[in-house]
Amino acid sequence: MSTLARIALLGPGSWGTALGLQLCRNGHAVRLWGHEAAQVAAIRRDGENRHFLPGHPIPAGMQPTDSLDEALADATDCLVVVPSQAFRSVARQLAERLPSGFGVAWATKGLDVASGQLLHTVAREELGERPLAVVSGPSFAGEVARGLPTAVTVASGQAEFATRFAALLHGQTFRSYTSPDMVGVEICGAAKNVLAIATGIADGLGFGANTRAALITRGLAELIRIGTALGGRPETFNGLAGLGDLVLTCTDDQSRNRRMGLALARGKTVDEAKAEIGQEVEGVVTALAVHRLAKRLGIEMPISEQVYRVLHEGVSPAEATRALLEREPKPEFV
Ligand SMILES: NC(=O)c1ccc[n+]([C@@H]2O[C@H](COP(=O)([O-])OP(=O)(O)OC[C@H]3O[C@@H](n4cnc5c(N)ncnc54)[C@H](O)[C@@H]3O)[C@@H](O)[C@H]2O)c1
Ligand SMILES: O=P(O)(O)OC[C@H](O)CO
Repeated sequence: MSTLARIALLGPGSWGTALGLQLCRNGHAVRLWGHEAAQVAAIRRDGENRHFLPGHPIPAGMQPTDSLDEALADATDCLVVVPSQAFRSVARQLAERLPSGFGVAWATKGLDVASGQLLHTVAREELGERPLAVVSGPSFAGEVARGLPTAVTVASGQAEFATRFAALLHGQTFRSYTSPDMVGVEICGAAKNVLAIATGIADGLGFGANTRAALITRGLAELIRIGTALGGRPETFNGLAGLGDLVLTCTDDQSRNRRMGLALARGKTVDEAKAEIGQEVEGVVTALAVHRLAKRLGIEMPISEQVYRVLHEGVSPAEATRALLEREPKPEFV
């Protein structure tokens, strides 16, 4: 275990809270910052995060606060776990407060939809030169909270910083690997959410195991195409952040993205499905960002494209399926 740390953990959603529990298990002190005073007050009052991660008592080592200054006071480390669309504004708030050289890690999965940028590019723009790292991989918050064995990867351009964060999180039931490939890890974490919506739709429409396996495999091919074009390393796509997280989210109903697909197949609108799920569904906005990015890069991503059309152009799941199936035969590997 690394030397005990004081971690400012920004974002008291399900993943932020679960990572906080893991850090506390390792003996670290966590200040859990939320931007909504009422949410923070409810966590304090209930002694658990009843809305986002019910059934897991907040340990003494985790202090919720709605003051970012308080969260950062005396912090040795900073971990951001807000949704992707809040990432830039949180990074901006950090830039005003953190001394130069203070490293920032995040466990957010997604792209900045306004710019189409990967989050480490946003972080670099807002926070300047300093150690940066991203935590990603197949990891449902509920399972991490319950202490079920989980493995993630921590990617950073600075090996020492990746090692530091991996050590903070690493424990008996939580393995953290390190990687130098922020690009590959980030694009995988973002794009798999879109593909999980696709498998949710397929399963919701009553298609079988063959369809699901085909979507995962051809989805991985899409992920590799866009990831390689952006400069990701080939091995990343077969790793925890790539294939690992793709399989997890495409096959298990704990995934909110998969549940979004299931709800759409039942005839729900995107807004109705979001309300039903009641939490962030990153794949919705990521589908738009991936659509724009693929267009700009000239990359073919037929499954992701149909998910985009269902979510943002009002195409029905049945029509989107038809469009996919009507494509001309082609070589599997180009
Ligand atoms: N839940 C999981 O199992 C899981 C696992 C791995 C990665 N992630 C990723 O972690 C990120 C957060 O997801 P989550 O599951 O915790 O979401 P969530 O819906 O459970 O919670 C989101 C949290 O972000 C806060 N937030 C929203 N807008 C904000 C803003 N502008 N400024 C500050 N805070 C804001 C909300 O108040 C809430 O506490 C996402 O990118 C998600 O893909 C989630
Ligand atoms: O519930 P989802 O679909 O946002 O997935 C959560 C995590 O990203 C799984 O690794």
